[in-house]
Amino acid sequence: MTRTVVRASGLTKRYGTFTAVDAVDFTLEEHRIYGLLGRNGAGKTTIMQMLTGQLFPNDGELEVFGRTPAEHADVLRRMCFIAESQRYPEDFTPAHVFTSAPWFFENWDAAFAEQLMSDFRLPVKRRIKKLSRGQLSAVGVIVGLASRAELTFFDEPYLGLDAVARHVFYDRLLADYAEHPRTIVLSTHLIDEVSRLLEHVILIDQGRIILNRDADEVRGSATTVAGARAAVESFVADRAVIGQEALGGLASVTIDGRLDQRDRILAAELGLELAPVSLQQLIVHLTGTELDADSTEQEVAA
Ligand SMILES: Nc1ncnc2c1ncn2[C@@H]1O[C@H](COP(=O)(O)OP(=O)(O)OP(=O)(O)O)[C@@H](O)[C@H]1O
Repeated sequence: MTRTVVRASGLTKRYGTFTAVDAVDFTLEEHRIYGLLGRNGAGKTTIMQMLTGQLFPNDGELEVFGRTPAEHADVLRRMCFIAESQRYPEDFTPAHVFTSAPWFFENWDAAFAEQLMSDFRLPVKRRIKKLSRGQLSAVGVIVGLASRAELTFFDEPYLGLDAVARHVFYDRLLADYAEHPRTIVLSTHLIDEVSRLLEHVILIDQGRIILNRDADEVRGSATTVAGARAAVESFVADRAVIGQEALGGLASVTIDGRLDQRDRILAAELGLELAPVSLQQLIVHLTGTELDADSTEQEVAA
């Protein structure tokens, strides 16, 4: 039986009169990889900060390993949070960070950390303040992986990491997770890149959860139908439309829900093209039409 690691109910965080996280309910189960996704300012970091005891909720119930995180040091010791711009003491080198890590993380694997330093080609004796942006991110990624914490949060961990380094991260994460299952929460804008890693998706928009589903169910849960405008309109007439574009006599409409064999035959008869919608495209449809900067870069690069 799977164990519930996090239980949040009506969880709310306000900054003055602004509600950053608005009465969200969710659970995180053990041994799963979650994607905590959403546009800039959606509330992802705020949620992770409440889960890791760095922020107090204004309202709602929150249990991590069965307890309130902010009040229990033993709960905090079972977690690792890697922030987007992780800070370290001024004069530290990466070697200092990795030597002190076992004090904070009881499952720390020094040999694995050593391997990762070489994979990321990290100059471990160089002062942290002299490292490049990507090298600094690599330090955080190594701590997050080698800590093997039961509950690990990566909050947009790879600012500045190049494509090769990001794929090293994904590969090592998957391989190590297979050998040492734990609960991992990944918050990122590079959704297509991490899509294959995710087992469950929680999508936040303006402080609320708008999708909380198994990643396999989400993948292929929407389809884009393209072709002659009149044919597309007749095909989608009774379906849930989540996005549409039209150009002259042509139209492309994204619909929610799976298509069965009869739908596919009908589409073929109408001369329509059907294409599965990627996780990233679906999220763009669900949270608005504007892409944020990272997604745009990725689409342009693809
Ligand atoms: N200390 C604060 N005071 C006031 N508002 C804040 C504070 N911290 C965060 N916010 C606001 O709360 C909202 C949620 O912020 P949060 O950092 O959780 O978003 P996010 O989903 O992690 O965004 P991003 O993807 O850009 O990192 C934002 O609108 C942000 O401006």
